[in-house]
Amino acid sequence: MDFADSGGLDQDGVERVDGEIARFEQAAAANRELVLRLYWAERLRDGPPLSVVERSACLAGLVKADLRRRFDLGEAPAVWEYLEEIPQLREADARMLSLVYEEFCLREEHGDAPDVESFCDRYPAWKDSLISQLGYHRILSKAAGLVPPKPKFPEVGERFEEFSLLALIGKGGYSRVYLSSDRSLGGKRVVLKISGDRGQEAETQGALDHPHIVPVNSVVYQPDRGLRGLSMPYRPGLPLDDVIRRVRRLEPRPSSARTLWDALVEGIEGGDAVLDEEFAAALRAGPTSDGWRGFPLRGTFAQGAAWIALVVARALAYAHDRRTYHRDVKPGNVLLTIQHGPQLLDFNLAQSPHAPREAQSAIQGGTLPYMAPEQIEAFLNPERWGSVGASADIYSLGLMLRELLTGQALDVPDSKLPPARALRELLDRRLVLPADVRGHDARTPHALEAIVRKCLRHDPADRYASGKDLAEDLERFLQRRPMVHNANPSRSERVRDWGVRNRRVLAANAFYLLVLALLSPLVIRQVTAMLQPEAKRRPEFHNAVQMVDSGRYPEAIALLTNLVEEDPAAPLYRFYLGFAHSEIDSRPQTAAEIYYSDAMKQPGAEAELLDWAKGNEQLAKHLRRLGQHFLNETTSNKNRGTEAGEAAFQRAMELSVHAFSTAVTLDPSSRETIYGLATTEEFKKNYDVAHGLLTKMLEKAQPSTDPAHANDPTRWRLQRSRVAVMLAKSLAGSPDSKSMEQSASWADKALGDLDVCQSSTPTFLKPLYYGLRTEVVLTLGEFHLRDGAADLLAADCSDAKAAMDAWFLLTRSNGDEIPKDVEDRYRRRLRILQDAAESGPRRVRTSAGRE
Ligand SMILES: Nc1ncnc2c1ncn2[C@@H]1O[C@H](COP(=O)(O)OP(=O)(O)OP(=O)(O)O)[C@@H](O)[C@H]1O
Repeated sequence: MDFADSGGLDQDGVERVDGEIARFEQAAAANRELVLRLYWAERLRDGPPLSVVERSACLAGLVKADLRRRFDLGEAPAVWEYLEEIPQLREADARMLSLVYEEFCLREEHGDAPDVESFCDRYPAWKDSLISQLGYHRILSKAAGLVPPKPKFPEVGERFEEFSLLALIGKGGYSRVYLSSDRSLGGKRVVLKISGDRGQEAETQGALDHPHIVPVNSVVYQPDRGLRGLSMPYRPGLPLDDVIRRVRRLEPRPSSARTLWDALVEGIEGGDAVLDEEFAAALRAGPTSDGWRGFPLRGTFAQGAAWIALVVARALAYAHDRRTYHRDVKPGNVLLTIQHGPQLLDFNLAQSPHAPREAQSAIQGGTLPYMAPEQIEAFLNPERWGSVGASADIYSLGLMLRELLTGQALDVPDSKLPPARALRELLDRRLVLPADVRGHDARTPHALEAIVRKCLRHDPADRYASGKDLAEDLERFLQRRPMVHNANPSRSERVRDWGVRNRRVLAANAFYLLVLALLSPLVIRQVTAMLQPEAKRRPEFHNAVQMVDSGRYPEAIALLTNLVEEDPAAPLYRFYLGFAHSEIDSRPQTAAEIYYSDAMKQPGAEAELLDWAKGNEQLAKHLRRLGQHFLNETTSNKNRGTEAGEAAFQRAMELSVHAFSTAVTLDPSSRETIYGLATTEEFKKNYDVAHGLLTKMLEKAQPSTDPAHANDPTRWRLQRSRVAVMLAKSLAGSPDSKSMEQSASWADKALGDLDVCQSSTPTFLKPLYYGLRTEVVLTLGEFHLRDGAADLLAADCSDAKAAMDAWFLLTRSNGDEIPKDVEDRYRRRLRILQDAAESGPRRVRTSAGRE
């Protein structure tokens, strides 16, 4: 059984349900006429009892198995038919989406690809979620190379309004790109991109006018076929993903920028691109046209790659200035053209203020391997789409540059995983910075790796603010000048760049330099040393680091304070001052906080810190302890009601997340660090991120022989249950049906975790356990009340009552207080449910309009 269906079940439950499904499949294999409705009724009557959660998981699993079986038999059943025949299926509300989605996939697999809109209309209660799920479907299909459903496209040779379709030159998931002749322009050769008439591509791309964005000439429609054609100038070339593959075939470790051009030429000559004499001549002439201006043909491969990224960054800068965000930047959407250089394509998913209102939220998507963390999160929580802006494009461009430099795209999760799980797994992977460019090829300059790193920061606020800033640093990298928004962590590279920039000065003064060098090698060393302003060259700093590492904090502070006075811009001194202060200082607005946040404000701070980490195994530990220190600050903050208190809370929280996540980057296997990060994410109300982190820890958890850690997995599981129920509650506030469904599924998961902990929770954690159980069961009860599930509601009431009594009793017997208003509030919630259960729950309308 898959993850989506296992929500709320413990391992035993999963096994029981799997066993039930296997038995059904056997019975169905022996009897093709088997009717699920009858089988289920018999199973309930004669089989061993199932828990509430198991029962709904089991029924959903059987329906799924039956759907598959009947499709194989040539039937085409629909989920709504099952709903009518087996009303209990409604109890499996949280699993309905997965079932309906299964039906969609089966129809598609059996050659009956339904029209998404009318298919979703058949399931009004789940329509919103379904549309979004089919969004995942499209993305996952793309990522897995599957062929998604397509409209019926015209054939080559046909006419499409005033265009004659001459040849097919590109295929996407939802479109076909044809070389065409435009009769209204005297047969001029153009490109016509035909797709289903959805989204805002025409308006968005049409409003942009940039030399590296393919312009739109005109748009034509065929409403009866639901098709739209976008006419664009023909710019023959090769998509960058193809070029990247060819580069590595030509040279596994490319050294020259020329290889990029050679790969393009090879691809065009070996392909079936239609080239008239003008293009053929341009191909022979090499990268000399305007579109290739600045391409470092004689430069290194890294410079060539940086130049392509620079051109795309400039195109994005232009779009970002107009509040247009591409949202699908990837090598496949950059066309390396013969005459116009790199061209950014495919604004099919872009978000733009130029599109008409109704089209603005039409298509939300992206391509899995290239999506920024916030874009992945938006699929899990649609409210986050608003945060998918310029920084998400920067992230994707960072991944594209990384792929150019390494020849490898990032892996995506197994395409067989259910979409939500695949997205969550991908999100987890994004916590570890994938900026390991020099690990693939140590010839890549440090500066360029630092640029990739900054693009790929997890927090959008830590990335380049816009395409403009990124372009500025890339340009400076190519000119061997110091970057403005980032720093090159390599001293020797900086010295070399300085030398190259000042070659003339050096040449003019070669004689004097030679004399100086002969006189004293020391002088040369001094000159070189003057070019390296950072802490690494100071013996005092190395001493101070040793002091911090060995716990001599006051001595370290004295030494580091002097160093900061001498060089206030050097971030490493401040980081270490932060570490040392955090160990001895516990005042609310601590020196640690001031030093750490000041350190981060220095340009290039992060790159220096990461560079310094290479020889310093202790650094991850210091960062973790500092993260913990900030976390303690937030938990002990007594002034949260006030404005200043709240600001202090937020500040410490941000610093904590930053310190923990940098520590995770340096040491991804430290459970203590991941746990700290999960706690801060929970504080920040990023419950789904916290849930992902805790899941990761639980997956890796080993039984510990150390009694101090024996209860760790139970504590983590309880915490995971808490964040799941918090998420359920936060989503329950939202009126749309998709959020409600997600909410119920999170509450189910929370309950599943509690079920697992039932027997393993040690006495001292029991009050926490029962407190959580009370909350979870009441929350579930509220769903069941809403959905009119009377028997479930009655079970919830008795579970909640037992848990609540145990909670209050155990807490008091431990000598702790439960405030009166808290107790009253819980009792009130329970009473409402009990009253409803006794009088038979009213059938209340859900937000989705279900009865
Ligand atoms: N103006 C053009 N000139 C030459 N070739 C083009 C042009 N536009 C597109 N192409 C070719 O068509 C391919 C697909 O184009 P594009 O990425 O816009 O569509 P798609 O992948 O079908 O998009 P979608 O993701 O919207 O379905 C390109 O990779 C390129 O090879």
